Amino acid sequence: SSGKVVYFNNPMWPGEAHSIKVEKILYKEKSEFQEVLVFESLTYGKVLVLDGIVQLTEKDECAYQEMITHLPLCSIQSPKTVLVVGGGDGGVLREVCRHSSVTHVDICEIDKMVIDVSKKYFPELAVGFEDPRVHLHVGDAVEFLKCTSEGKYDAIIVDSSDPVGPAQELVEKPFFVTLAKALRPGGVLCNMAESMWLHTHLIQDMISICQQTFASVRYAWTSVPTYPSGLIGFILCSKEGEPVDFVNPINPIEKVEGTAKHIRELRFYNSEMHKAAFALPAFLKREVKLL
Ligand SMILES: NCCCN[C@H]1CC[C@@H](N)CC1
Repeated sequence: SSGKVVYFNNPMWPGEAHSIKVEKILYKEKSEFQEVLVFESLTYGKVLVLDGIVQLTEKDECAYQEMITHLPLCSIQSPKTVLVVGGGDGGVLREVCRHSSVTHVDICEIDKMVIDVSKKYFPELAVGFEDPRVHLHVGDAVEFLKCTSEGKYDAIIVDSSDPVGPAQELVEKPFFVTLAKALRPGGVLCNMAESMWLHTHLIQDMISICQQTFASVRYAWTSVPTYPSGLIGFILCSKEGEPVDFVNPINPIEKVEGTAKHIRELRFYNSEMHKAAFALPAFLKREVKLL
């Protein structure tokens, strides 16, 4: 009901809760996998919540979608084929489609309700599904990748929810091995990688798995006020082949910005934010062994 404050507390962040004032609940149903909630907030626009965890708000989704997409795609010369794992809200697709070099995008989202709800309540994100280059696959990405030909993709973006539900297996080693197989030599992977304030053990585990599976591994992060601890991290990996220098983008934003007229201008990403994203605090460098 309007005015109710919605608390999201979760074993992923014990002892803390995050609340956003609810003006009006717009949608609340259980899908085959999770509870899907959409509400109008007082100050963050519409909000998408899955199993009580904020996935995005209209106000700050730009930071996450733009950074998780352009950190990898601006790090390689003219990416052509891209796979998005998860991302059923369409925001990452919107960002991928800014790159005129991209000719084919596959997206594998397990929960069709997320796609349908985004098309109805978040048209600014679901616009990503309208691009003719985009091919939607509704299903489990673990299965999808098992049937993917070797070296198919220049870039893979894993836009997952937290590993406490449908996304649990997306942080396990077998999945990373299939991701590496699906990338072409010199291809890049970018995974959502939680919070340096809350999850350094999980981050360390993911980085260790990636260091066994890829040629180079980097950690980057960005500010997202409505995520727990107010930030979110990304793990970027490149497969052996021409070495990828993630910190100095070779596919600069100006080129990216000049395309896809029908999509709104970038709100968060630029080359300075790209470089800054890889600067890590002292405690993280100590707690997480990065090459
Ligand atoms: N495309 C929507 C973002 C999904 N990713 C999230 C990152 C971490 C959050 N705790 C939950 C959602």
